[in-house]
Amino acid sequence: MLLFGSPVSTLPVRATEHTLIAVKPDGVQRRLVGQIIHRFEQRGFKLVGLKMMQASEDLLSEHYREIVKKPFYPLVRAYMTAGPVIVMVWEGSNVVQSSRKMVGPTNGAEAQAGTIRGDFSFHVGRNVVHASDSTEGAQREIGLWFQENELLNWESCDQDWTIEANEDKQ
Ligand SMILES: Nc1ncnc2c1ncn2[C@@H]1O[C@H](COP(=O)(O)OP(=O)(O)OP(=O)(O)O)[C@@H](O)[C@H]1O
Repeated sequence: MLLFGSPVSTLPVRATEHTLIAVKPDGVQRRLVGQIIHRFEQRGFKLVGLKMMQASEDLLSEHYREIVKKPFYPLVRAYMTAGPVIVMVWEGSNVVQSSRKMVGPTNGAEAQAGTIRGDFSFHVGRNVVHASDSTEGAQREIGLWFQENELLNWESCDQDWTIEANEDKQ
């Protein structure tokens, strides 16, 4: 019986993508890192890179090169360099677009409950997370924040650490 009308095999198969997610200094200071990671794990995406770092002004102006000339950019620079950030690379089908939906609109005041910004932010200048906005942007940002050898290739990890219910009794 087909509950939803079409067999699973007709679902579109998308190539695996990567995206850059960052927990901004306010998210780190407010101890939201675990909850944010949990949402991406729960959705089924794979974490392939993670580190905590203090963003330099140069790295940040390269990362935000599209807004660096905007009048509010000095506020963004002060905010993003005020403390450490957690940067992560997540892998999965359609992860770029899905992550943007999970994060919600830029201004937390306009973000729906259930999105990360909708649940944890109400101010555009303290919006807790960053998510790449396109696959090309993601590739560029991942290259800025990570060295290639800092990213895990899950396919080369053939060890299955799942413990079966009766295994741990041995
Ligand atoms: N008017 C503003 N005043 C203060 N900060 C702003 C303003 N507009 C944007 N920002 C900050 O600059 C960041 C980058 O803006 P952008 O327009 O690229 O939004 P975004 O793509 O939703 O955010 P991000 O790139 O951080 O995921 C925003 O996340 C926000 O922190």
